[in-house]
Amino acid sequence: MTLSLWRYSHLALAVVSSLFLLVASVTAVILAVEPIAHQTKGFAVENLDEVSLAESITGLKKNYDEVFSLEVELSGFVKASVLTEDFETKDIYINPKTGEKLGEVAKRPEIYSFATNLHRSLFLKSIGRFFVGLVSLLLFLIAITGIFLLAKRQGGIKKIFSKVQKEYFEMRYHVILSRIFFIPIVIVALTGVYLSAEKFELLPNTSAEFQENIASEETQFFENLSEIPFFNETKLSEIKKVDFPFSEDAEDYFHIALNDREIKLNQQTGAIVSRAEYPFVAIASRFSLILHTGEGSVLWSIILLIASASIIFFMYSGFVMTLKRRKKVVANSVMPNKDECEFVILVGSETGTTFDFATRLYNALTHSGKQVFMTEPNNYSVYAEAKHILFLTATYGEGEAPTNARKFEPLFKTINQPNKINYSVVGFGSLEYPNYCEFAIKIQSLLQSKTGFESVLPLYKIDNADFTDFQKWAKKYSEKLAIPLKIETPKPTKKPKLISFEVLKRTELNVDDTFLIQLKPKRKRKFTSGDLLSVFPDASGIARQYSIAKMDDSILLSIKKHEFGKGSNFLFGLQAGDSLKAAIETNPDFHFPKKTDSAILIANGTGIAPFLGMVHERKNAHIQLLWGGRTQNSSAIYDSYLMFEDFRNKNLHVQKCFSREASKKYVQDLVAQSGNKILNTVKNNGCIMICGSLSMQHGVLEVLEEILKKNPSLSLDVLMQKGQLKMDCY
Ligand SMILES: Cc1cc2nc3c(=O)[nH]c(=O)nc-3n(C[C@H](O)[C@H](O)[C@H](O)COP(=O)(O)O)c2cc1C
Repeated sequence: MTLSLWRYSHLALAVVSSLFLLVASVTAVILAVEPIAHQTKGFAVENLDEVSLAESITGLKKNYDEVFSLEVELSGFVKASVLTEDFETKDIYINPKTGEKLGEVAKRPEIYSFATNLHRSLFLKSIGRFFVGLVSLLLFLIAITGIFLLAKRQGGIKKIFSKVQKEYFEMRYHVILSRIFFIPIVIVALTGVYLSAEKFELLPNTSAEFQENIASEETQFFENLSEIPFFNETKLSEIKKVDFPFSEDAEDYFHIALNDREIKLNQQTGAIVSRAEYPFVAIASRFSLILHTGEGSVLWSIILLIASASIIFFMYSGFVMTLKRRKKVVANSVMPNKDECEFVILVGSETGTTFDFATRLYNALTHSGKQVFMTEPNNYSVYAEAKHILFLTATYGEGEAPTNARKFEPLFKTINQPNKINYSVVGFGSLEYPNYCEFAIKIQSLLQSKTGFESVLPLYKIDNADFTDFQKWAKKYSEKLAIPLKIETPKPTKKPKLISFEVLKRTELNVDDTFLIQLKPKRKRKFTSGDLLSVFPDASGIARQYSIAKMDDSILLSIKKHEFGKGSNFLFGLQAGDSLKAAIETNPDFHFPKKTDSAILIANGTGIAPFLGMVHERKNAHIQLLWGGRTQNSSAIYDSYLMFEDFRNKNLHVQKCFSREASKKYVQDLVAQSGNKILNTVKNNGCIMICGSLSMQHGVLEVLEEILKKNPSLSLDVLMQKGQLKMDCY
């Protein structure tokens, strides 16, 4: 089944059941609190398997004139219904060894009774019960379609627990929580269906049938109940409930419900006069009730509570995700006439991210005075005035088209454009998938093969919706077409927490206009190398981020000063002793793995910064640091740090190369030379980390791909899934 079919089934089921599901989930959250609150009363008795029924009966008889029943709750509380000295019938919790009262059974709080009625039948009696049963079934189907959707999304059932891509909050947590709560939700849904089926008598009879007169002929009379062998041999852990005889008449029996059977017992002879084994359905019903309500287990009640709350979150996040997807499609409907536009942007997108980029491009072209039409590839048609086509597309499944681009290929083959078309394809994908940007590659060759279509730029691939990379492409495109394009920067989603830093030192510029700056947080802060420092150089609120090297309790940044770079000029303007406010953002995807003590660190230019911190923090690790710069002098500002670490750690090996001097090498050449070392590191669960420019990253990945081919079980995506390949490039 295709991704979209799973998605539509999942969505349709959720919409149909949403209102009932919301009521059921909210009431389930309330009801899950009940067993937890109950347990906190503290009347649970430990070691019920060491207390005999005889002890409890004796204790009760000693303390009360009359005893009507004794019940052992799943919570471990022992409850008795007794007649007190004041001739009052009371339900009390007792100490089963002595029969003494521990506390009174309180009336069930109104909120739980209300929630139970609403949860079970929506106050609609049988019709309500039917709907609740149906909603439980729908919940089960939603969970199943959801898990298939998740498997598709993650690239296969085996990858369900692999890393979740960087997505917006609702989508990310919809994925993360669905993995955690799938099993509890399936249990709740199935037990809900079972309990409803039971109420509608769709299951075989659950009541126990007694076999009468099974007592033997030999009879012995007992003066004292405590002498009856059954009472002595049976422990409270085996008991559910004991109903005491109303009179001393021999025909009035003890009615005892045990965990697996019920018996009637003669109070004078102690003989079991009849017995009934519970049918399997009755045991299954009890088990379903326990699983569905959490009764008797605080831990399971807490899991049920969180799982029920997570259903409410799934409804909210699913709604937001659908809305986001719809918004992108709606945006298409306010386009100018397609036959009046010189530029056509085709957007292949499943979850909407590519639409965000396309809309920025659309706005930039429109601001430059161009007539632009943006649409989905499935709507491809003849464009009377079009001279430029920009195809921005994501890739899904195993290199497949997103749903809104599936029909493009046949359409494209049959439709001819009246004008010569200059095109550019931008692929949005993720290196975590084996077929990186595969659909964009297909589109590039499809367009290439058509007469009248001319490529203005080579295919450009963007990993993980990297905005900076997109801006680079836009710059190239703008230069090629000589159109000024100002791509709007995305607004930061949440305001980061600013903290004060003191500048400890700042170097002068080196030959590459690069400098180092060392900052110390004025208050103690937790951070590590690879985290990011967000600096806000002006009032726009737009952050400039720099990768952090942790040097004991201070931060070292390596920054290239750009002529008009706001962040770099702001930081270069600071002197030792100055203060600034900035925010530390944790970046766990680029931390040196805690459990690894070997790594290959690959960087060019200022990308070395986090690695300086990592070698400092992990002074005993086996590290090969490969660094590429322009000239020998480029590395001078880092040398004192590297020499110091080299001196401290005999397992650190630093290799440098220079692209403008001597043998003119790039860091990818060093990577190629280190093939065996890389394979060994990976084999020994070591890690490869890359930091620096995107073009260096692309080059290094190509070389790495070649190296990994020597071991058929390895590939870039396998390493990424295992957290053995980490990248932070810009
Ligand atoms: C289920 C799923 C499958 C994916 N498959 C691939 C793939 O095969 N190759 C690839 O490069 N990217 C793949 N990706 C990554 C997306 O193409 C990438 O995140 C893209 O930016 C999403 O764009 P969109 O939000 O516009 O759909 C996949 C993502 C998901 C969720």
